[in-house]
Amino acid sequence: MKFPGRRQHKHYFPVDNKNPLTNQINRSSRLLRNYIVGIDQVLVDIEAKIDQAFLDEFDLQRGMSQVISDEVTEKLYQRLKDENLIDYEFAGGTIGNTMHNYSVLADDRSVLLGVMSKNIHVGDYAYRFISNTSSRVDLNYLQPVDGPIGRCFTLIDDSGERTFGINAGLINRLHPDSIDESLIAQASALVISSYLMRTEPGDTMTEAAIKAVKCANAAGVPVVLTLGTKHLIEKEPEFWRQFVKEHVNILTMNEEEALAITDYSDPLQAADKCLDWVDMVICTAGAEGLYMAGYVDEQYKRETEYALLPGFIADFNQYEYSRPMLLKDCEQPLRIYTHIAPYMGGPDSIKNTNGAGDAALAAVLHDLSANVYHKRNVGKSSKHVQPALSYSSLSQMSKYANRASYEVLVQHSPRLSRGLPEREDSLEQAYWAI
Ligand SMILES: Nc1ncnc2c1ncn2[C@@H]1O[C@H](COP(=O)(O)OP(=O)(O)OP(=O)(O)O)[C@@H](O)[C@H]1O
Ligand SMILES: Nc1nc2c(ncn2[C@@H]2O[C@H](CO)[C@@H](O)[C@H]2O)c(=O)[nH]1
Repeated sequence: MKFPGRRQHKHYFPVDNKNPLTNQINRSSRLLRNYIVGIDQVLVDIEAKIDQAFLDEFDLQRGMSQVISDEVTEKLYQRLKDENLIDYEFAGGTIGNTMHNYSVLADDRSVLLGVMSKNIHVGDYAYRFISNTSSRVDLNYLQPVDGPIGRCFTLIDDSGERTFGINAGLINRLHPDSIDESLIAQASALVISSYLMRTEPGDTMTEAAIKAVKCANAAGVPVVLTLGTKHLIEKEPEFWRQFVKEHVNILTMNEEEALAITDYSDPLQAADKCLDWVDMVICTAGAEGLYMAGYVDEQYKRETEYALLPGFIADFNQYEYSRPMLLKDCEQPLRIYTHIAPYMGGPDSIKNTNGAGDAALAAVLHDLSANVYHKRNVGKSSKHVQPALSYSSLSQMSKYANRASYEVLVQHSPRLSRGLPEREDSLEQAYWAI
């Protein structure tokens, strides 16, 4: 496991330190490893540049993810082919991307649950998915199916906004029997998306996801939900509020999804509202950057060294240097918030925003998982007197998340091809402090 966020820290792995008496590395103890699990609809993104007229022609709503029939798929695919509009075909899926990016950032294991075609041929979509996924993502638990995985037409307009058309194939046939309960119970987090509930009669994905969630809840494994697309939430906001309240610890969304679930358009106010239901919130807000919110016990709160920020909650970032905790672990819970503007003011030119939110979540998961890793291996560290959810402060995690998003904005694929640099040439060392 690499160190998360700020990439130099003398305390992270004292287990690797040389013994001062012998000047040798203590090799007697093996490091205990940990992993995270994600469930997804296994999809390949087919990316093309289009305009509004194209979206209108196929009755697609800009910025949304929508399921399309086989008939529309054939017509759409033919049009893209005939006009030579396809730029890339690359592994996708919101949780698939998150697991891949987590594994690249952490240089460590994640497990992806979903379906995979039984018969794979060189060059087909299943082949492409596997070959575009980090070898650190464990695909051994995928359930074989007799047919194709899904295709996600990722249609990018001039502003970089993406619209998704999903041709489902057999992506929703993951069966509850394929959910290994002990795999979930020993994970550092279970990551799911609201897309898993968008199924047709006969599909078993929702049931499988619910089984995994209940298992994680019972084992005290944090459940992380990403809201996916505002459409889904708008249809049944009350269902989602209840679901989140009952089953979810960490909620991640963009400002539109935040509006759909809370009725608040201000991302800070929405994040605050979500704290009524969950332990921690990540709300990305495009060019406005990123907000995070959580809880800390009074005795562990830490004051920021940055200027206090105005907003729906006055001085809302006052305790952003605190490490967030589960609400149940706080004797005197205090709500903490942070905001960060896009890294370096955002890139000069955005290739496309597809997956920027997934990358932010991957960075936060890295920090959470690093905390578990550190606790398992250096349990007596003063770091763990506080039963925190993450290794770093809310403020530090938001910087890291933002940095990871930036990397996705300046490339075409939603998946990182390499980890982040150890040192940022462009930044003062102080940027990463705390
Ligand atoms: N136009 C922009 N300018 C600068 N930074 C941006 C812009 N759009 C996105 N970002 C950065 O990317 C992060 C995530 O963006 P966004 O809110 O678009 O995620 P998202 O809608 O969840 O993405 P996706 O669902 O495709 O993963 C933001 O917090 C910000 O750091
Ligand atoms: N699992 C899943 N991923 C989706 C869906 N629609 C879009 N995405 C993915 O979202 C990613 C960007 O967040 C893209 O790479 C898409 O593959 C969907 O319905 N289900």
